[in-house]
This record gives sequence, C-alpha cells and structure tokens, in this order.
Amino acid sequence: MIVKYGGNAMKSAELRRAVAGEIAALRAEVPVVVVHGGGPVIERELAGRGIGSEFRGGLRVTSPEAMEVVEMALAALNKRLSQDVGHAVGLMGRDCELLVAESLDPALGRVGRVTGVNAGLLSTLRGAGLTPVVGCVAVAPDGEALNVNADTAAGAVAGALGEPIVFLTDVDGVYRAYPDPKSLAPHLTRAEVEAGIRDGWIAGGMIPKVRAALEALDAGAPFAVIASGMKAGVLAAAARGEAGTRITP
Ligand SMILES: Nc1ncnc2c1ncn2[C@@H]1O[C@H](COP(=O)(O)OP(=O)(O)O)[C@@H](O)[C@H]1O
Ligand SMILES: CC(=O)N[C@@H](CCC(=O)OP(=O)(O)O)C(=O)O
Repeated sequence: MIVKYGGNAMKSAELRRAVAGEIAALRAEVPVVVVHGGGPVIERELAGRGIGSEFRGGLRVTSPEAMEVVEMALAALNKRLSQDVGHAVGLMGRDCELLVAESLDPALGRVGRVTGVNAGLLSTLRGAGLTPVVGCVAVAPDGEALNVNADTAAGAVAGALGEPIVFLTDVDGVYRAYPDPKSLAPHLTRAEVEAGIRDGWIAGGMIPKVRAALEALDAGAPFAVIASGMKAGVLAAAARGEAGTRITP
C-alpha cells in the first residue's frame, strides 16, 4: 500500500510522530511505501530567503534557485520522517532513478511529470523488511532535479506497483459541498470525480489528489482513499476502506 503524507498533516512534531506511528502499525499488516510532500516547509524556507511562491494550476512555479531550496527542505524532512517511521530508508526520487521525470511545461520552470518509477528498488527494500520513505524530487534525463507535486508522485508509485493508495491530508475526505460535514462522500466513482472537477465542487489542492488517484487506478491500482492525517486511527480504517473517501474505477 502507498501512503501519501501531505505537508498540511505534518504541522507539528507531535502530529508527525503520531502519523509515523500509524504508518508503522499499518506496515505490520501490509508492506508500505511512504511518499511525502512538505508544501508548508518549502514555503517557509523560500520565504526565509526572500523567494516568493507562485502557483499555477496547483503547481509551484520553480526557478532553478527555488529548486535548490525545495530539494533541501524536502530532503531534511525526509530524514526526520524516515527516522519517525523507523525501519525505514529515506530516499529522494533522485536516488537510484527512483522517480524519473520530464519537464511538464517550460512556463512552470523545473516542474516534472513522472515518466518512470524504479519499482524494483522499492520491492528490494521492502523484501528486506524496510519501509521506503520517498521525497517528491525526481531526476530529469539531464540528471538535474525536477519538482513533482507529491500527490502526482505518490499516484505514479501506486500505479507502478499496482497497489492501493491512501492520501493523508487535512480534511476527512472529499466533500460534495466543502466544508459541510454532512456532505462527506464515503465513495466516489471515476465519473463522479470527473463531474466534481467539472462542476467545481472539487477544487484547489483536492484536484491534484483526485487526478493522481484516477491515474493510479488507470495504471492498475485497485482503489484510492483520501482521508485525514489529523485524527488518530484513521490510517488503519482508511486502508480497510472504512474512513475517508474511497475512489474506485
Ligand atoms: N470537495 C472538497 N472536499 C474537501 N477538500 C477540498 C474540496 N475542494 C477543495 N478542497 C481543499 O483541498 C485541501 C486539501 O489539499 P491540500 O491543501 O493540497 O493538502 P495536502 O497538503 O495534504 O496535499 C483541503 O484542505 C480543502 O481546502
Ligand atoms: C510542483 C509542486 O508544486 N511541488 C510541490 C511539492 C511538495 C508537495 O506537493 O507537498 P504537499 O503534499 O504538502 O502539497 C511544492 O513545491 O509545493
């Protein structure tokens, strides 16, 4: 199972350790790969250096200068997360061509679209009883770094391994009328997700998540769940399809 751990659900060290504990518990039942983001940490590091952030279609426009900061921030976070999870190997997508990407759109700068996943490396690590914890910086054919949205990176890994994926974020799932709690959708089909994007009730940061979920399903993942990383016990329930929003073909 792939667990995508988003930056909004790691805002304190306590929360980070709680989620890491849930990942460690899940791993006792099913082999796990963690793919993480870290948007708020990146934001803080860029701002501290006087580098502004601009997003287009939910993606950070990434200059070569910003790319260095993104990689540094995510790599530092990667070490903390892998230590918290334990029995883990923290890797960036750049290591061993774990995530290979090409430039998505020159107007976005160094932003990548994943074209390859080193599934063999992930299998080898898990075969040795280790949990891969992957930061979402990919390698381009020229050997340079590309910034990949973490939802997209996680979806690509789930697709390559043909495994289910749980996206842990700061909301309980996908709402049909966000943020009305009564409108949380326990289950959505592909057609409903596409309608949600078209009709605008799926918006903002939820769009890359559901798109990544659909791409994972296209590539052979059996299901995808979007659930809260902020509440205890949710990951185990989400993995069983009993929490959050389950998206199926
Ligand atoms: N229909 C919806 N249901 C739930 N959340 C939504 C919806 N549409 C937009 N959102 C927004 O998507 C956000 C989650 O995406 P994002 O902030 O990018 O999280 P992460 O950092 O975990 O990737 C929610 O906090 C919410 O503001
Ligand atoms: C291209 C692009 O936008 N990359 C993201 C990568 C981190 C990320 O996606 O983190 P979350 O999961 O916390 O949102 C960024 O620079 O913010």
